[in-house]
Formats: sequence, C-alpha cells, structure tokens
Amino acid sequence: MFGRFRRYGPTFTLSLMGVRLYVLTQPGDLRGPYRDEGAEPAVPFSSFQRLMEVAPGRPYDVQADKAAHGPWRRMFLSALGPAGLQALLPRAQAVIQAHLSQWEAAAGGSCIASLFREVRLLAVDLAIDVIAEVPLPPGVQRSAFRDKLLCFLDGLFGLPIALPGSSVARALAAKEELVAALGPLLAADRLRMAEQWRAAGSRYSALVDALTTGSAAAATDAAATAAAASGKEGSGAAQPASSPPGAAARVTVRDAVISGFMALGFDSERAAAVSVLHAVVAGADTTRFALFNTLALVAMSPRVQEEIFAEQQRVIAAHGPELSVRVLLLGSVGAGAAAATPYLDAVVREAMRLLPATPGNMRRLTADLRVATAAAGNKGGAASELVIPKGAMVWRFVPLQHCLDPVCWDGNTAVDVPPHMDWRNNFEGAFRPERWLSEETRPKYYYTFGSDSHLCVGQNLAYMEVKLLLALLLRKYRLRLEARDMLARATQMFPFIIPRRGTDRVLLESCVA
Ligand code: HEM
Repeated sequence: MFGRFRRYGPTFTLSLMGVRLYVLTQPGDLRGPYRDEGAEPAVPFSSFQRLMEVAPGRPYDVQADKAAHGPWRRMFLSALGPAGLQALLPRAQAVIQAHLSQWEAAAGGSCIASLFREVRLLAVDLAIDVIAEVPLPPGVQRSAFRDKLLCFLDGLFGLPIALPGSSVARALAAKEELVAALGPLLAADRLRMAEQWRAAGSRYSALVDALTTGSAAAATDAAATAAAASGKEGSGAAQPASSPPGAAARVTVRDAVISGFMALGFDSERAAAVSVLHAVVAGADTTRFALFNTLALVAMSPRVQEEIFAEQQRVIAAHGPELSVRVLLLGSVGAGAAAATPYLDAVVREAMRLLPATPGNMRRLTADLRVATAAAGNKGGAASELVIPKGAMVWRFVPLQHCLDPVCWDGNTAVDVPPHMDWRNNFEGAFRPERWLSEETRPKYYYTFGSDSHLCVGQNLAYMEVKLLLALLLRKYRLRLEARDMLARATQMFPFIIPRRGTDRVLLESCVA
C-alpha cells in the first residue's frame, strides 16, 4: 500500500472482493468519517453481513444507529472498565494458564508445535470464558462448541458463495447450531434485561444509567473485598468473577450486547444468541492475531525478551509474583494505578503498531466528502480536490497510516517501505519498543484499535490478555522461532497473517535454573 501511496498520492481507490474503496490518508480527510460526521460504520462484505444478521433479511447494526450507539458504548465501557478488568483477570489467567500447561504437556515443555493453531484455540477460549462469559454447562462439549465457533469465524470474510462446502455455507450451518446451543443458556439474562428495560420505561439511556450506576457501586465493594482478602491494593486474584448474592451486579459484555439488541427492537431468544456471537466475533479474531503477531515478533528478538524478563524480575521483587491489573495495565486504567510494567506495555504497543491485528474498519459516506489528492512527494505542488460521493466506502488502512507517522517517518518516499515499518529488512530498527518510552519518539499514529467515536472498548482487555501471556511465558522460557523467517514466508499477509504450514513452531528454552 505504501507503493500505491507513492504512486497515486494521499487518496486512491482499490477494489476488495468486488467492493470499491477510497483509501484516505490525510488526518483532515479522515477526521469527519471516523467521528460519524457524514459517514457511518459499515462492513460492505456480504458474507460478513449474512453471518451477522439476526435472521435472513434482518440486519442488525447498533454501531450505525445514532440513538443507540452512545448508551450501548457506555455499557461496554462499564463492563470493561477498571473494575470489570479486575473481575475478568482471574478468568483470563485461568484460561491462559490452562493452555500453557497443555503446551508444556504436549511437547515436554520444549516447544509450541504450531503457534498459529494454538493461539487460535486460546483466543476462542478467551472469547467464550472471558469476553462473553458464556455459561457453558457440563452437557455442552467445549471442543465441539469451539469448533463451531471457529467454523463461524472462518466464514466471516470468505468469498460470498453459499454453495455446499464453501466456508460461508459451513459457517451459516455452524451459526444455526451455535444459536440453538446459546439461546437457552441466555434465557435468564434475556428475561432479566427485559424486566430492567421495562422498569427503565423502555428508554435505553435510562436503562444504562441504572445498570452502570449499580455496577460502579458493586465494583467499589468488590475492589475493597479483593484488597482486604489479599492484603494488597489492586490485587486481581482474590476478586470473585461475579458479585456475591444480594450485591448489585457488575455489568458484563453479555449485558451490553443483549441490551443493544433490545434497543433496536430485538428481544427473541435467537437475537440474544446472535448478540453473544457478535461479542465473540468482536474479540476472538482480533485477539488471536494480536497474540500471534506479538509472540512472533518477540520470539524474533532475544534482546526484547531479556528486557521483559528483567522487568518481570523487578516486578516480582516489588509487588510479589501475582499478575494484577495494577501490574499489567497503565495509569489510564484505574485511578492512581502506576505503571509497573512500562516495558511490557511498550512491547505490546510496538508489536501492534508494526503488525496491526486489524487492517482497519471502513465507513460508508452519508454525505459527499471533499478530500485533497496532491501526489505524495509533490511538496509545494498544487493540491487538487476530489469529491467522493455519498454512499461510497472510505477506509483508513491501518498499516499504511502507521507508515506515514510524522514522528517515525522522515517523509522519504524513495524507499519501498519506511524503515520504522520494514521488519523484513530492518528488524532491529523497526521493532523498537523503546520508541514508546519517551515523549519525543512516541508514535503519533496508532490506529490498531481505531479512533474517535468507535475507538475499541475492549482494548484494555486485549492488552491485559496479551501481557498476561507474555509475562507468564517469559518468566519461564526464552522463545525462538524454529524458522526465523516464518513471517517473511507467510502464505497470506492480508487481511491477517497466516504462516506457511509447518513453519510456525516456537522453541521454548527454559530460563529457570
Ligand atoms: C487485539 C484485539 C482487538 C483489536 C485489534 C480491536 C480492534 C478494534 C477496532 C479497530 C475497532 C474500531 C471499529 C470501527 O472503527 O468501526 C474496535 C471496536 C470495538 N471493539 Fe475491538 N479490538 C480488539 C479486541 C476487542 C475485545 C477483546 C472486545 C471485547 C468485547 C472488543 C470490542 C469492541 C467493540 C464493542 C467495538 C465497537 C466500539 C464502538 O463502536 O463504539 N474489541 N475494535
């Protein structure tokens, strides 16, 4: 894409799965669409639309609904705020630890046989147990449920062909089985939400006010209980996963998605099940690619691993071995929480800057948009203007935007890839977590989690999960890719990296005496 930017300038078009997209790169051009001004979020791919609709011909999109989006977003922010993260941390740690134990048992602790496969399974378990907190009863076989979810996710960006055997056809069948399994499990949530909805006079904002106020109180009680139980401020491990009986319930992601569906007039058992699939989709694929990309880059850098290890040793000496929210997340999460692991934080941001887990979401214009089209490198040249018509799709392609970062890039368009993004030929110069540690070098463009009106509400949960995995792994092991050029040899780079079969083995070298 940098090549296209060099050739065609800051605005150019391309066709993706038959859809014409305008790629915009100028901050001034992007501002309006990503603030919902003259544009709305939309995924223009028919496979995705079919799999996400409630029933044939009944689309659902709370993100594009101006009235519902605000309260819905507030529900998520409450569910995934500091107290929510505190409650979810023990769950995340249990899931990650279980997978680590399986990896260790499978190869005598010497390797992860297929990084791609293993983090995919891990991300789906995190989506089930941590994001959606799906109450899978013992009767439902987890492996079969997980397989169906994977099948559903595989179809989302498949070619829009629902012929037997195609990924979309298989995903549609898996969706029906998932809906049938989930519907009854969510009956109590749905009825409770319907009751609260009526009590709030069927006004979404009032419902959210009532739920989030109660949730904040529950969170404060829960945090105090956790601190008292562990004797340490901000400790996550002693925190119960749900509120004790009688206490105000904390808001969950499940509540957020089910309420969003209700706000748009869907209150059936099927709609509740589809809403939970939406939550799983929001977190599962993104998290898996974040885990894969980050582990791959870290495994390529013994230097970065040593730095993480040294920081972990300091954390253990200062706070004990427990991985709490305070240890894992920065001051932005939770009043007064200091950054105990700034280097780990920098590593995760740097990995997600260099290899973003998503290529960026698109917007459909609801009004004409005027943009500049001056060719790149045409400094001082006259800027021409282009009017992109209402109805067109515009896109901020995240890796390209990261190439153009004014802090990291000197504006040289003579190179194929700017050095700060060129992990293939300039690994040490490109993958530099240290750039995040000083105000002067800190990247200005970082769009892996979107921006503005739809900035990802799950980003702190995602950071927490990735950091947990890295900390747990690197306290015990040094990672090494068996095929050091695994990323360069990948069979697919877009929209996600998929490694060539057999090249994604990660060697685990014990560093514990
Ligand atoms: C590394 C992992 C993740 C990445 C890279 C990621 C990326 C993104 C991006 C780019 C957006 C903006 C979409 C847009 O502009 O239209 C977004 C929005 C969103 N994300 Fe994430 N996400 C991740 C994890 C999660 C998780 C774990 C959740 C948990 C539920 C989540 C929930 C959401 C929701 C609900 C929105 C919509 C926000 C709104 O429209 O106001 N994400 N995410």
